[in-house]
Amino acid sequence: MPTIAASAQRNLLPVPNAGRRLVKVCGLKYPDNVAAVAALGPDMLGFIFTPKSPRYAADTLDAAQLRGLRVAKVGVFVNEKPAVIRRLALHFGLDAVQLHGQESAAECATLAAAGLPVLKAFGVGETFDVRRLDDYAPHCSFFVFDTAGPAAGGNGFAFDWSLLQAYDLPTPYLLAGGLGPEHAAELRQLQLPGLAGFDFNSRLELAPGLKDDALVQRVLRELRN
Ligand SMILES: O=C(O)c1ccccc1NCC(=O)[C@H](O)[C@H](O)COP(=O)(O)O
Repeated sequence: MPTIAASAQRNLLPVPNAGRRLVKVCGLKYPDNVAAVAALGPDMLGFIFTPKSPRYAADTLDAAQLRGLRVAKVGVFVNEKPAVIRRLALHFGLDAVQLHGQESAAECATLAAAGLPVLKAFGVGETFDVRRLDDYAPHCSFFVFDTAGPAAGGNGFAFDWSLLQAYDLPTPYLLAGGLGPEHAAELRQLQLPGLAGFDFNSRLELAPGLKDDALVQRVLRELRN
């Protein structure tokens, strides 16, 4: 069986590019839909591995298909055991993991040192304390700033993005939380310190875990043209 470090040698996780915002489409669970969305050329696809989510994908995804995809594959976990994360990362050929619970900076460091790049997600409510992130920054490839809400993720509504004007760390981040096609024009113009791209999920769906490929295509076209 390959080690995580060996599989990371061909890691597809994109590097931030000041001239082009990255797009992650998160929460896919059906192989046909994965193929259709991957063909549209997003920078990252996200797969949810927390059983409480309606987008839980471990039982429906095709591991051989995922391992063959030329797009960065991000597994999303919530307070999961490191051994389970490593096993699923190898099985599905994940390029990175997104930790979407209360994981510590030490847990991020351990996974990153094992060859699994980490995206650490934080829920943003009415305030944003950037100093809370200081210990995480050296160990994370990206942060994900998502709207704090009743569910761990996929809540479908936005937070006040201007809170991120206070961001002053070197780690790039993806903006998440209720982003949809109606935001594309605004997102295209959005200037925030550290902003590397956008994470789309429930606002591009026909049903939980099933993306509307026409909406994905529209968002990609409007953000990139
Ligand atoms: O999408 C889920 O069901 C989910 C459940 C538990 C943890 C994380 C989850 N999603 C992770 C994401 O990165 C979403 O894209 C992010 O929460 C934004 O979702 P949305 O508000 O629906 O745009």
